[in-house]
Amino acid sequence: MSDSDDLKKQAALAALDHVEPGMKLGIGTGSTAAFFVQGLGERVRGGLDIIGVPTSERTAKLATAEGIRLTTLDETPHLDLTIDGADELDPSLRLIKGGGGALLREKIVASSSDRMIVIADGSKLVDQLGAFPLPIEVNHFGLGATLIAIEAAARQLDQPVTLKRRLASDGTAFVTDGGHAIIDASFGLIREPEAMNLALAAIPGVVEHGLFIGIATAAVIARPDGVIWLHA
Ligand SMILES: O=C(CO)[C@H](O)[C@H](O)COP(=O)(O)O
Repeated sequence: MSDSDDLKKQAALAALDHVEPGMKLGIGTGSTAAFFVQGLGERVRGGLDIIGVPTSERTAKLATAEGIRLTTLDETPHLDLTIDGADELDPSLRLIKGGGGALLREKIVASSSDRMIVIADGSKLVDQLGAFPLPIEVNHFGLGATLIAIEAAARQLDQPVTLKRRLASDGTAFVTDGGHAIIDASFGLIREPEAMNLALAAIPGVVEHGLFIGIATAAVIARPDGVIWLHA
């Protein structure tokens, strides 16, 4: 296992200690979340009784293979805790998510939970968000107009921006679980994440974007010198 995978696993297992019998859990997406799913599966097979809502089809498959009982937000609209990774987080627990393209379901699930614990290796903790391009999930209809509106929003906030349509590994256009496209927006460091959050959310063709503000309640970050916790 690579050093970075080892840190991801350490963060995932530290968060696992906060899972209690009877909990309704949101289950994240990505390589760090996959370590959490593996650990959770082991505990479930050892008798832990929980139920989970997966944040992607990929996670649903993984969790099912681990023997984790799954439900939907339609059946279980209120969750106790969501555990998920992030592409970047700052010390105020503002996040960039969506590197794996699951940001819409991830935001819906985390927002339906009392608490969200972010699990990450130390490379994800930054002073200021934005080195990682912000994933923006957009409707296919009117895509050209939506791109122009995103550029206009960036100009208003005095942020430069380069937009790239995300491609899948086979070179075809990436399509999310919800059937939408992803635009990766490089703004450089985001000076005002709250203002960016509102500006992007106000664009009709934007289905959701990967800035998570006021959602995470804690983060467990594994670094070579040990595991640290941040709290909102
Ligand atoms: O937001 C996500 C998926 O949409 C992931 O949580 C994020 O991309 C981090 O992934 P990884 O743990 O593989 O670094």
